[in-house]
Amino acid sequence: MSANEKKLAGEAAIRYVEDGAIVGVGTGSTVAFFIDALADLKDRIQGAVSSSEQSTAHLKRLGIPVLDLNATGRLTLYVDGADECDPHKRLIKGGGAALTREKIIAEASDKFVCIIDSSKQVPLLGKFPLPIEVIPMARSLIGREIVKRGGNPVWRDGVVTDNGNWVIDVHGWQITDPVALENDLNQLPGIVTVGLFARRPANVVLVGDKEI
Ligand SMILES: O=C(CO)[C@H](O)[C@H](O)COP(=O)(O)O
Repeated sequence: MSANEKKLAGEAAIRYVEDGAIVGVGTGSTVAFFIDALADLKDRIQGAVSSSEQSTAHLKRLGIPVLDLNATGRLTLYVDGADECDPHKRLIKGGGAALTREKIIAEASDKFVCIIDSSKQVPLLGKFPLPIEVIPMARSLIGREIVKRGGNPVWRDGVVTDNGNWVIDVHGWQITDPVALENDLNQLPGIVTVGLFARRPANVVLVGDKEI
């Protein structure tokens, strides 16, 4: 992991921000560099839609208006980090437990610019444990479904998401068909969000300041 590459990536994403835009903003240490850089443009944008209480606090602290996605309609740009990224720009996200709002904003955006350091690039997704946000009463049910599928579910004990839910991290999956796994898990009652971004991958990936 390289903090310098994260900073370069966060700052490089600024070139995708157009005058007058409402910018979708993800969560995490890489995005924090993007928010810092976005503050310099705050008089040229309408504001941001935030994916977490953490990013909302950061945006507001720097004087960037935080807008409600219900009022903005579709966004032209979403900028967020990732925990893993494969060669098809499919991602694992949710290390910061913000996956649900992140996935909503990604879906509502025309362009998803993903900002990472080179340690996040992998040939196959799954070395990073796959985060799944679950309704608390379904934790054991979902755990058993994961075991049936060959995964090792670990409850992220003590973590409550911004939506009041819990997170299970799935270890031991080598994800050869991310779209199929995402679709399969999306069918299970009690799962709120799977941290696989395969149906809706990133459009652009910046590794440091280099677009791949
Ligand atoms: O998905 C996320 C939060 O839910 C983050 O984008 C992901 O965890 C990467 O974080 P960082 O930029 O701190 O490495």
